[in-house]
Amino acid sequence: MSDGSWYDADIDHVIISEAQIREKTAELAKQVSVDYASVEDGLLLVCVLKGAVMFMADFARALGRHGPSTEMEFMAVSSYGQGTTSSGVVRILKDLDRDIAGRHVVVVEDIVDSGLTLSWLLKYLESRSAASVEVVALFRKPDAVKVSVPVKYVGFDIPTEFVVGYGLDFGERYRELPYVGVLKPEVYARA
Ligand SMILES: O=P(O)(O)OC[C@H]1O[C@H](OP(=O)(O)OP(=O)(O)O)[C@H](O)[C@@H]1O
Ligand SMILES: Nc1nc2[nH]cnc2c(=O)[nH]1
Ligand SMILES: [Mg+2]
Repeated sequence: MSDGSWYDADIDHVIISEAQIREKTAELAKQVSVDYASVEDGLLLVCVLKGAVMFMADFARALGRHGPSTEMEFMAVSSYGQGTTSSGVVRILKDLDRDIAGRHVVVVEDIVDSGLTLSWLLKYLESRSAASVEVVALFRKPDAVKVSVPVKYVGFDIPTEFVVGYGLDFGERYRELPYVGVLKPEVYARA
């Protein structure tokens, strides 16, 4: 946090640094590339907007160094709205543009917290007859293990705290932070 960016003043502490994210993303891409090396028609990456936007961009580029080839699809779903707890209702704000039947799909997600978003999404994608569906999630919180969401590739297990940065927002802000951190209490008091 020494570069003096405007947002550093709102951050209480950093949980995962920019360098750690970069390193882990390369590692995850390597694993996925090995596991899907024999897929003939390439991988279909499904990014869960908006939170996963940064991870999708970096993960896809890292995967591009190894293969297999990828195509990108974007879905937007939301269950947190403006707050810090899940509403329990997953809403599709933007659906897939294409048919995914017979395709090998990897869902690219930023965080698995309650697991609600993913468990809903996996059922949805399976109902669209993908050949296979796996998940790569950069962050996972302990509550996620209480619901049965199979996440094959996990970057970091982090504590049960509301975090922002690297795509993750509070009231739509802080997504552009290059690291992931916890906001100071006064930021919530101000909101
Ligand atoms: O495991 P869960 O408890 O369901 O939480 C995880 C989801 O919450 C966030 O999305 P959010 O609903 O905030 O939408 P956003 O990505 O547009 O910010 C995050 O990006 C995940 O998709
Ligand atoms: N910004 C943000 N969104 C979330 N969605 C689920 N958990 C979180 C979190 O810790 N931070
Ligand atoms: Mg959000």
